[in-house]
Amino acid sequence: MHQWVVSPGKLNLFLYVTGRRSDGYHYLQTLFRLLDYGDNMKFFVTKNGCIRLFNTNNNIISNNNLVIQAAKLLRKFCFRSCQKKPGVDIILHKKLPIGSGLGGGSSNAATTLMILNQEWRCFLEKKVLMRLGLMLGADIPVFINGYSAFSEGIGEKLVSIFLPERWYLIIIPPIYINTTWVFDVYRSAFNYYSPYRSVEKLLNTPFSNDLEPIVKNMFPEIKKYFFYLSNYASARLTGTGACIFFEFYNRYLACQSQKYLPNWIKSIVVRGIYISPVHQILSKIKI
Ligand SMILES: C[C@@](CO)(OP(=O)(O)O)[C@H](O)COP(=O)(O)OP(=O)(O)OC[C@H]1O[C@@H](n2ccc(N)nc2=O)[C@H](O)[C@@H]1O
Ligand SMILES: Nc1ncnc2c1ncn2[C@@H]1O[C@H](COP(=O)(O)OP(=O)(O)O)[C@@H](O)[C@H]1O
Repeated sequence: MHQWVVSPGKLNLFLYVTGRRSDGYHYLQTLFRLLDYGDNMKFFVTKNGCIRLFNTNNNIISNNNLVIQAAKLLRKFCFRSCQKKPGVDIILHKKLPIGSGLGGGSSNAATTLMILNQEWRCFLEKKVLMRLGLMLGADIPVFINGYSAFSEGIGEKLVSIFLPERWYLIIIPPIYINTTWVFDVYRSAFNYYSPYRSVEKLLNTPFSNDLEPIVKNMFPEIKKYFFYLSNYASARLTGTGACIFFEFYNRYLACQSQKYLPNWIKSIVVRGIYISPVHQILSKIKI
């Protein structure tokens, strides 16, 4: 796969925490919207048996990078008993801010599993890849499933949902938020779970994010952003943050609103999509 693949970001259009599993993970009901904006990745299969990551624009290369973990997991699963193991050189050009709630790391891991499943001729079914992905992170299955979706469980129960075309103005505060911290505080300081509701009910209720008040409390800087943005329109946090987004009917309206933002606020305008660009590429390739 010598062409660039877009590893898309996501937004959580709503997110409700409905309980907690015995292993500490929380049950969520969330609406994932995939985005036409993401990181760029390239994959070069090699015969030297090495799994290597080259990062073009920041320093997140390390052995615990989700990209390396995903490649190693797939290889272990498919080539455990083979003497000669395939290798790969992966180039990653990050555009999605890290620890932002846009799901970049999870998306990169999902893209790696999907592309290498094909390039290494593993031919695992999607549901098997999703199970492997879930071993690395709760947000990975939605990217492997490849559609904007309503999700339950910890992220593994997915129902694809076709949503009308919308554009998003995403504000990027310069803050890194660790998902584990947010859930730790949620558990210890906020003894409340949302009631479990049907997807129909949730889609017809004003959307919100249960983690937003926690994140505002933990990060006064985020609270300041919300306070400032309240002059514009109603904004929501995606996932555990730090990004904040507004929804618009078209690109023009999103860009007009972006123009009113002061220079110190970093932002992007992106389109919500139904099918992941990775799936679109894979469906065009004949093996
Ligand atoms: C909550 C979401 C919403 O999309 O937040 P973002 O990270 O995207 O902001 C995600 O499900 C995050 O998914 P992901 O980032 O893959 O999380 P993981 O690596 O699996 O988990 C990191 C940590 O978050 C907590 N965690 C995560 C997901 C979940 N449903 N319950 C949890 O309690 C656990 O403490 C876990 O150890
Ligand atoms: N390829 C990757 N891209 C981004 N983050 C990664 C990657 N691999 C591992 N990580 C780690 O995953 C964590 C979550 O990053 P990210 O997916 O960007 O956040 P979020 O889920 O909030 O959008 C960070 O601690 C980061 O260091």
